[in-house]
Amino acid sequence: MNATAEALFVAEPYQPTDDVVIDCQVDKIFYGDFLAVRDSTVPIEKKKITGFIGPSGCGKSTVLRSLNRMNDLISVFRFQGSVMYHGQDIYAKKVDPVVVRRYIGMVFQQPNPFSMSIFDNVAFGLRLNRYKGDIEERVERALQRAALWKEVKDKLKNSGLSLSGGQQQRLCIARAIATEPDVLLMDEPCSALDPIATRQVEELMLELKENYTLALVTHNMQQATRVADTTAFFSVDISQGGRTGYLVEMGPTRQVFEDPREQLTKEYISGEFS
Ligand SMILES: Nc1ncnc2c1ncn2[C@@H]1O[C@H](COP(=O)(O)OP(=O)(O)OP(=O)(O)O)[C@@H](O)[C@H]1O
Repeated sequence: MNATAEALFVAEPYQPTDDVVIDCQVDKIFYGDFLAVRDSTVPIEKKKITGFIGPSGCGKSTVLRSLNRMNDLISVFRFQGSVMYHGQDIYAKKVDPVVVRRYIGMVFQQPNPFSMSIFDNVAFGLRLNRYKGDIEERVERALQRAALWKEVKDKLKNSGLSLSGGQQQRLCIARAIATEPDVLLMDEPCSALDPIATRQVEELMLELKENYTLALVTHNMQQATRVADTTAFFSVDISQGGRTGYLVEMGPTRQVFEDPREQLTKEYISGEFS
């Protein structure tokens, strides 16, 4: 693709086959004057795993974090476009981002349990939301769903920090699902884990999609092929002198990996650039 063609490139819109929970239309995302991402339409389908792949700096995390207004915490962040969650614009003036994050939870790259007991870690969001029901029951259910209950049920008072890296990440997942969100955003959740813990978290993702809608940023293309139903491939446009991320193509994971529509996707998947 020559520079002019690349500058004009906008991906063919992906036609979702299932209900769309989050319909994300990025026109432009800025950090200060820096145009970080442009022209990307990313529908997130119900009870599926949508994987975001692409080279470093192409805006995967920026787009993911835009889906629950996590980037609002960055003062220079500016979003132009719309993110419709079940038809409601989460960037509308009247919308409270804290409430958005109650429905659209997040799991980060580094397991980040709070310095408190395993139980209190999971109960944290429930208490924050002044949950009036049976907290013990909800904590147990979240730990069960995060496939951690058997390993921790006899040491719930121990510090969350006493767990292994893989257990800590599953604890963070339990914390994220305790408040029963609808969508879980995962930003490279396995990058700090060893292969065994990675496998456990991947299996967990596949179980979780029975109840939740997931979006996953991953650097690991094998991981995308193992877990993602749909894959969005982003790249970096350097034709205007900057480094602006954009969606190159999105589709069913198999099609994107085995029969990509775009040459750039082909080259990335075959390892010709990273
Ligand atoms: N807080 C910030 N302030 C300024 N620029 C930022 C900020 N966060 C990200 N960026 C820039 O936005 C662009 C996209 O970054 P982002 O982290 O979304 O990319 P990524 O594809 O997730 O990268 P990686 O795979 O390396 O994590 C990059 O050029 C990055 O330097």
